[in-house]
Amino acid sequence: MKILLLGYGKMGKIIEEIAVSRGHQIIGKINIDNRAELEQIQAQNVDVIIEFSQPEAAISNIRWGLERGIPVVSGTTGWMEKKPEIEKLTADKEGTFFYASNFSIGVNVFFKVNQYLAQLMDEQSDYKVSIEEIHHTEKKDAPSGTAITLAEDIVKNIDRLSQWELTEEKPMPKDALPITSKRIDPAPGTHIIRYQSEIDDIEITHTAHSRKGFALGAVLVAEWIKDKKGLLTMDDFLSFRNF
Ligand SMILES: NC(=O)C1=CN([C@@H]2O[C@H](COP(=O)(O)OP(=O)(O)OC[C@H]3O[C@@H](n4cnc5c(N)ncnc54)[C@H](O)[C@@H]3O)[C@@H](O)[C@H]2O)C=CC1
Ligand SMILES: O=C(O)C1=N[C@H](C(=O)O)C[C@H](O)C1
Repeated sequence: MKILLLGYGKMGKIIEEIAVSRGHQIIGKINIDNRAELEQIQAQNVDVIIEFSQPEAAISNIRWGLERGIPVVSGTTGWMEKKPEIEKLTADKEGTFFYASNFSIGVNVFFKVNQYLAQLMDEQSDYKVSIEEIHHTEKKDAPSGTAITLAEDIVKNIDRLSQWELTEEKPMPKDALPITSKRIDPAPGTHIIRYQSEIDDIEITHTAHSRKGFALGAVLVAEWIKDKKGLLTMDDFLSFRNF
């Protein structure tokens, strides 16, 4: 497969390594300082774009691919308020767009455990729920995209909560799920869900030991998505049963 990398930072480099080891060809590595090279890329020479850049760049990168009929796999976080624009463009162009806040298989299993635990805890109002995420200090967005996915699933399943809020020493509304973001090197990504009561605590944690799981997930999705159309997610890719 011929892959164009939009964003060639920490993730782009590991994706390249894994893609090449699986027999794929990288036909371009685009960063903020060599974006002009995109002009030389012929759309017919690209099977799929893998996009891991930064929040301000994601929209124009994804647009570039969809407007040329190239399937786009994106993992960039921190731009979700603009996602409807990309969903519309995908529909208008009858294109292919795959987004995941986290491509690791382990985290996607963790998402399911989180949903199930939240359903069980809906009626247990003595427990206070909170999320903590820990990432390296170069991370640009907070909370992490993964923490937002976890929080949205908790809020959806627990009636006493109706929103999530970053804990920044401000008073927390009663119906808000607090998220604490910590930036500590070299943490590739840790997410902790806590239910705490006077009697006991329940805690579930996912700890990434490296970026390999995120990068491998993105390459596997790129292989899978090649002949598919529309808006696709990790649930489509993993075919999880509904709990
Ligand atoms: N969904 C997932 O599983 C994962 C998502 N991420 C997300 O992926 C993104 C990238 O993460 P890292 O590689 O760690 O960041 P990084 O900072 O190491 O790399 C980002 C790269 O994007 C490039 N870039 C900036 N503007 C650009 C533009 N207009 N066009 C093309 N490239 C541009 C920069 O030059 C930089 O090299 C972040 O949003 C991060 O949160 C990271 C890991 C896993
Ligand atoms: O920026 C990162 O590094 C990561 N970003 C993603 C996120 O925001 O959830 C996924 C992973 O946790 C690593």
